[in-house]
Amino acid sequence: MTPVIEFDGFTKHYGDLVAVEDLTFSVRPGRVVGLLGPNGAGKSTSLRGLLGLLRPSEGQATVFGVPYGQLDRPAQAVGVHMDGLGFETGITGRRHLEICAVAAGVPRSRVDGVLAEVGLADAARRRLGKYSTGMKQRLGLATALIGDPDLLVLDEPANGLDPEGIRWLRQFVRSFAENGGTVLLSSHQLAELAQTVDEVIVINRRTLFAGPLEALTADGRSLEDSYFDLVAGEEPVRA
Ligand SMILES: Nc1ncnc2c1ncn2[C@@H]1O[C@H](COP(=O)(O)OP(=O)(O)OP(=O)(O)O)[C@@H](O)[C@H]1O
Repeated sequence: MTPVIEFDGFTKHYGDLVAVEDLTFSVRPGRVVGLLGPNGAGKSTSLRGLLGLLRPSEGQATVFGVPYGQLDRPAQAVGVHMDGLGFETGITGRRHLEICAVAAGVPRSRVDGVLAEVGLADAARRRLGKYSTGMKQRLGLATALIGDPDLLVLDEPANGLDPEGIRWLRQFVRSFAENGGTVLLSSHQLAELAQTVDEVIVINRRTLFAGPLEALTADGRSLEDSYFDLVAGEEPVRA
């Protein structure tokens, strides 16, 4: 079976800085996978490489067996929510999603569905400049969902969410996977992640661990304890 995501020797240099080195792991359908690592470990670089936003120096990253740029209908295969993609603050949430629907090649009627899915139906007519951080996170998720994708790639989706929002996000992600979808998400919130993911990838420029959550939480250990053991003594790598 073709993995939903495959990193194979993925390496990215920025000048003499090795941001990511020989990243190798794959993700099967229906799994929720957490991508963890300290600041500067290369999580965003890896996700950007997966989404064709940067070219690897060596190796490759594929989605559904091909580089992202070769997907026939990318928005209907992969939904993306990353910090820094930005919103136009002068338009309403509904307008933003209508524009995304057109760009994704899906009917505008999908907009009401995703607004309801992320709990923003009541805020649909508000301008994005008035949205709270949590509402922007929900809108980012709605944007990712507009094409009804099979894979969600979410960079720090819980940032800025209140406890109710975090619980909602966890339930949303779990139910997305129970319905056959696959989720790759990065996060620094280890306790929350331990309640959400099936598998964990820990990186610090290179892969420190890739496997089931249970392997890191056996014998009553917390994900946090195992994470700190993995990253302890890790040094920045220079080319
Ligand atoms: N465009 C770039 N040019 C040069 N160096 C970069 C560039 N983007 C990232 N880097 C460097 O690559 C390394 C990995 O950065 P990256 O943003 O991928 O890490 P991260 O794990 O996402 O970090 P954080 O948890 O802080 O978001 C860092 O040393 C960063 O300074």
